[in-house]
Amino acid sequence: MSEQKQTLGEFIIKNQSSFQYSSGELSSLLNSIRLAAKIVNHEVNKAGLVDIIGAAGDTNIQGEDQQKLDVYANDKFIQTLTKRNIVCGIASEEEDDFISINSQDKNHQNKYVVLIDPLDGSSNIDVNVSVGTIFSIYRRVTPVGTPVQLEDFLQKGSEQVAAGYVVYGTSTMLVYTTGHGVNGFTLNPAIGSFYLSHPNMEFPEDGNIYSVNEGNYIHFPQGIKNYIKYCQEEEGDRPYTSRYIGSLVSDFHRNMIKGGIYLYPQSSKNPNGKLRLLYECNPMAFLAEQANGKSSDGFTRTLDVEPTELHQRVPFICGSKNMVEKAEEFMRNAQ
Ligand SMILES: O=P(O)(O)OC[C@H]1O[C@](O)(COP(=O)(O)O)[C@@H](O)[C@@H]1O
Ligand SMILES: [Mg+2]
Ligand SMILES: [Mg+2]
Repeated sequence: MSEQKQTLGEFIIKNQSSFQYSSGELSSLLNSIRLAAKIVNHEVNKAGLVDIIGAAGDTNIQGEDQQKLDVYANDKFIQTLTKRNIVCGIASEEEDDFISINSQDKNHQNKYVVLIDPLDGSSNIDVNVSVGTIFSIYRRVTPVGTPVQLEDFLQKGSEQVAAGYVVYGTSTMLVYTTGHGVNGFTLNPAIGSFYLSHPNMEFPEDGNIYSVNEGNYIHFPQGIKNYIKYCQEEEGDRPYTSRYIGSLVSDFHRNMIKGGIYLYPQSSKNPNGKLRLLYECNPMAFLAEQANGKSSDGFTRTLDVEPTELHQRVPFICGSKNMVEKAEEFMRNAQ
């Protein structure tokens, strides 16, 4: 029974001592994210019944139509983190600019900034397909007690102190890392607690699932086209199976459990790809590497990419180590 398993709250406290700067602040921050996830989960689960599906009527800075659930999730995460006075700044897919959380107040000693994709897989909200939330946490680089700056957010992914996602699927899970492996917790809705259901999650080094929107095939770079053809050839353990949910979190989660590769490459339509470096690719790349997987833009390790803008996009290849290396080989050979 789940009650015998460790709860997320217990796990966070128990593992607090493994944090380099352990002061309890990161634990409280993770607990706030846990709370916000439960609040959003409650709304997601009854999406068809309440007025939470459909477009909100505005577009975000990426020019995308914001869905009502995008806005709801954004508000709930920002409110929960702000109310608990646990961070000095927040950046979100749904906010044009970063938000300073009374960081100019001398008494405000919080040292963490959070970057979030409040609702990932927005195109799946109305059709009852699993969606998610993604978060990434950094220590600020500017002095505590001074106004938070853009440079506190534009840090390389390798500087993350924690990252994770929530997947609102057949069950709701919160999966995260603080740089000591990846652990997954499943929400028991009857009790309202997350329980450690997937300790030490790891990508199999090899897999037979590839996830890419093949509708964009003709626009892909030759290297990616060659890799997709390789996945489809009758040879050895191929052809691989094509699975594409259209929610990054859900495709990543499945591939981490079963072995597989997710690709959102650049294309003639999206020269830098579609996914955002800071609150989609970096957190998933940190998780992937902590779970013995790999991630790059085809050439450069995602976590080594130097950020220049809050909402910048990058090509993204992520998953089982040997599969990502094979895709990178095709990219190099096609140069
Ligand atoms: O519909 P496409 O072009 O294949 O894009 C799907 C991808 O875009 C995303 O929906 C982008 O994320 P958001 O929904 O947070 O904007 C990913 O979750 C998903 O993998
Ligand atoms: Mg997203
Ligand atoms: Mg989103």
